[in-house]
Amino acid sequence: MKYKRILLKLSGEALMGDDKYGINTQVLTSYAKQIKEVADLGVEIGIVIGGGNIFRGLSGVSKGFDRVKGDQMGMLATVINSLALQSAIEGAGGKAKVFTATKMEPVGELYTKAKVLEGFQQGYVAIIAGGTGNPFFTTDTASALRGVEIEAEVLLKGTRVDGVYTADPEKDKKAVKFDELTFTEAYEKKLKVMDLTAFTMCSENNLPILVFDMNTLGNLMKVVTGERIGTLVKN
Ligand SMILES: Nc1ncnc2c1ncn2[C@@H]1O[C@H](COP(=O)(O)OP(=O)(O)OP(=O)(O)O)[C@@H](O)[C@H]1O
Ligand SMILES: O=c1ccn([C@@H]2O[C@H](COP(=O)(O)O)[C@@H](O)[C@H]2O)c(=O)[nH]1
Repeated sequence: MKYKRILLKLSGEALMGDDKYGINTQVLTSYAKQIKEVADLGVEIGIVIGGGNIFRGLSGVSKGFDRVKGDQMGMLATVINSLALQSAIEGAGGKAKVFTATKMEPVGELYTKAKVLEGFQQGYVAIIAGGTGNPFFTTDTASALRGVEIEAEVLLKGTRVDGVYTADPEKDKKAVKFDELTFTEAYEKKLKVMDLTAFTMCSENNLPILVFDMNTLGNLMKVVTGERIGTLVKN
C-alpha cells in the first residue's frame, strides 16, 4: 500500500457526469464503490466534496445574491453532496460519517480532528462537509486545510481530467500532461492545479497533491496501491 491515510477531494462538477446539473447516480455509485474498495484495504479516508454541480457563491453574485449568502448556499451544496455520498457508500456496504464545518446536527456531527481520527479507528470513512465554514474560500482550500489537519500523507484530487496539463485540456486539445512537477514549477507556469490559497497551504505544509481521473472505475485503487497515474505535485 502506498498510502495509509488520504484526503480525497472530489469535484462537485465531476459528480454531474454528463448531466447539466446535480448528482448523476451512476457517477455517485462509481465513487462509492471505489471508496469502499479502498476502505476495505484499511486505508483511512477523509473526503471533501465540492458543490459546483449545485451552486457557487460567485455565480450567485451575477444573479444579484449577496456574496456571503451565496457562499453559504455553496457550502450547503457541499453538504447535500456529502449526504448523497454517505448514503451511496452505505448502500455499497461501507461505513461513512458526515462531519460539518458548522453546527448542523442531526445532519452531521460538528467537525473536529479528534472525532475524525476516532471514526477512522472504528472503520468509518470521514466525509468532511461544509467547506471551511467561511465565505470567500473554496473546497480546494477546505481539502488542503483538512488534509493538513488530519495528517494525511497526500491530497488526492479526484476530478474529470486525468492530471495537470500545460493548459486546460478541456479547452486546448494540444495541451500536454505532466507526470510530476514541483509546486514552484506549477506556480511559475500558472497551471490551474488548485486555487492559490489551497496550493500555498499544501506547499507550506509539505502535503503533496495527486491529480487524477476519478471518473474511471478502479483509478482510486491504482492510486493508493502506488500505480503511477495522474500528476503528482510536490516540493
Ligand atoms: N492546467 C490544467 N490542467 C488540468 N486541468 C485544468 C487545467 N487548467 C484548468 N483545468 C480544469 O480544472 C478542472 C478540474 O478542477 P476541479 O476538479 O477543481 O473542478 P471544479 O469544476 O472546479 O470542481 P468543483 O465543482 O469541486 O469546484 C478540469 O475539469 C479542467 O478543465
Ligand atoms: O470554505 C468554503 C468552501 C466553499 N464555499 C462556497 O461553496 C461553493 C462550492 O464550493 P466549490 O469549491 O466551488 O465546489 C464555493 O463556490 C463557495 O461559494 C465557501 O464559501 N467556503
